[in-house]
Amino acid sequence: MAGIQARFHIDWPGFTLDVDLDLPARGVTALFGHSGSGKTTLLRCIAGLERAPHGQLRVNGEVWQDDSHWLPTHKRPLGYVFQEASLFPHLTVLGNLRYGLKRTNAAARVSLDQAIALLGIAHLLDRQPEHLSGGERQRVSIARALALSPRILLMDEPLAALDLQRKQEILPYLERLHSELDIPVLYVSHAPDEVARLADFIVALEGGRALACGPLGETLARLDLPIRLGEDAGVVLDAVVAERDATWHLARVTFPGGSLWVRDGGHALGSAVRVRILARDVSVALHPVFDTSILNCLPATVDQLAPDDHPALMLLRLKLGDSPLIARLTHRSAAGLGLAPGQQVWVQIKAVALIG
Ligand SMILES: Nc1ncnc2c1ncn2[C@@H]1O[C@H](COP(=O)(O)OP(=O)(O)OP(=O)(O)O)[C@@H](O)[C@H]1O
Repeated sequence: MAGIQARFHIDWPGFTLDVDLDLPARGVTALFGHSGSGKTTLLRCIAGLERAPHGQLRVNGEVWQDDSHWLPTHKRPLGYVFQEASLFPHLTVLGNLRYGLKRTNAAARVSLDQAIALLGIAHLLDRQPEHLSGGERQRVSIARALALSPRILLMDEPLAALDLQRKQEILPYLERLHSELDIPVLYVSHAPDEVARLADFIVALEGGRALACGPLGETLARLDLPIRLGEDAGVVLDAVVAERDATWHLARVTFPGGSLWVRDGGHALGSAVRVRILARDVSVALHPVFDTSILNCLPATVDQLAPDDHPALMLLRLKLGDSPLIARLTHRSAAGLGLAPGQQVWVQIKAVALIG
């Protein structure tokens, strides 16, 4: 069976991990949740650094753990990238990349050269780690993990130790991981913007349990998650750049069910991009409103209503054609408009972030 099947139960005083997950065979799966929700513990179970009694782990059909098997960490073909890059200071970048290569098999899936190209570090090979920026060091760490031809790449908040500028520098390289690697990447993060940008699949953890597990777009559009995401509640849509308006520095992106004007990010026509629309930036009207400063006004259908975490507020899921959208409204507004499932409305979208 392809993909990762992971079932773990650990009881510690004050914390229980209890998960039964079926994760995709490729692409980036974000393990997302607040501090203490169990993200690192789950990653450590997969790496074999934590032993959950009666746990089960299969990676692309291979048993790494069940009642009769236990593959020790050093025998698990995995790459592990930590918050802080831990390079050997006495070796050059190339020396660091080559370290440990002898234990990989000949059928290397990601060769050293590919890893160097993917992370854009060819010009750094002769440098010592102390002469690299934090972002460069982390790119070398990721390349080193990939050079070992892992069957799975585990990344534990690889950007957490970097400042904003370094994060921006490394994100484009991480984006490539979900399009260019054919192994699964498990990516621990508690930053919703990082998850929106990098993940294909998401596991939302809370108190050691998986609150939600599914493809990014549809999982973020569930109404039981936003209540926990607070200000970060919103959807991510996969779109294509259809038109560029040089006069106003705008681009029109299309997605199943409509199109939106966004700030031109310099993408070529036809490029695949992601757009993120936060629930707080969506408002609803019964009629189209075009004499406003808001550029994007689209027809939509009310799908579902749900309470929010403040008694004044509610969440509304809408459909823009086949694509979901979430709006955060007051109960008073919703009652005033008489909103109900199936109703045709117009949505105004105050801000759209182009994230890919
Ligand atoms: N060896 C251990 N023994 C007992 N409790 C532990 C052990 N390791 C971690 N914990 C507890 O398990 C819980 C989950 O920790 P974990 O590090 O997995 O969370 P996390 O979601 O990765 O958090 P963060 O985002 O802060 O890294 C925490 O309450 C932690 O204190």
